[in-house]
Amino acid sequence: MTKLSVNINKIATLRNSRGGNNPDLIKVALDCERFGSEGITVHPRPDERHIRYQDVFDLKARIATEFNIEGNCREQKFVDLVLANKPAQVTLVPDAEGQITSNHGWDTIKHKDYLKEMVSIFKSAGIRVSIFVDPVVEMVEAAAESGTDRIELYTEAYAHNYYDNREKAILPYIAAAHKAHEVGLGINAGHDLDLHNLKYFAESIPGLLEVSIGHALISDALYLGLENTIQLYLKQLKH
Ligand SMILES: CC(=O)[C@@H](O)[C@H](O)COP(=O)(O)O
Ligand SMILES: NCC(=O)COP(=O)(O)O
Repeated sequence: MTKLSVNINKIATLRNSRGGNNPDLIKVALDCERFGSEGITVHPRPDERHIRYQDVFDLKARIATEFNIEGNCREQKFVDLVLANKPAQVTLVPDAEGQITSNHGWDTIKHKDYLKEMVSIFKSAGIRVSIFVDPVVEMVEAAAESGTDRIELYTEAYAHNYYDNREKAILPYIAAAHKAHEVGLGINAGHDLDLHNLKYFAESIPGLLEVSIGHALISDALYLGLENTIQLYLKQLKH
């Protein structure tokens, strides 16, 4: 069964827009868990425009489900933050400076030695590691050589092409998933997954362990309510 990890970056964006503590990020995380979320994801960025470094400590102290911290391990501050908090999982994302959001996976061939070193640092601290990759068989194959436990398939292209031709859009993800199984990697996925495209993705990718979803889920919650929305997303993952 695929686990749903709710990404709460957007809750922090809303909170920060007024400088106070409304909405309360910790309360929302605990409510997400109460409403059925099987994990909480955050993606602290160096400018702390949404998740602040202190939020990570506060969340770690309170949440009970799997904590997934995503981010750029080239930032020493990020590495220190993850090691100090020891989440269930760290997801390594190759963010460039000033990016609005994540827009590409790692080149695991070019950065193989570097990733090997980073994976070893996090795994030695008892943290499961996932590497964010595009759905490219060669990238999955090289990711395995870094010693990572999992990959997170970057699903923006799938989401973008879903309405045009979903059978075609899913093909690179199926190939990447088969390669991941062959080389012994667990599979996560995320970015732009939503209530429309999630079910077909989850049904098509064998052994999908986790999806992390933020932007669409929080947007849906404005209309449908957080509890109802989380239940609807969970329903898409049951097949
Ligand atoms: C790695 C990934 O796809 C998500 O973590 C995404 O980058 C969310 O980050 P933002 O909320 O800053 O867009
Ligand atoms: N890893 C993907 C994630 O956490 C959320 O991405 P999005 O749903 O905000 O696009």
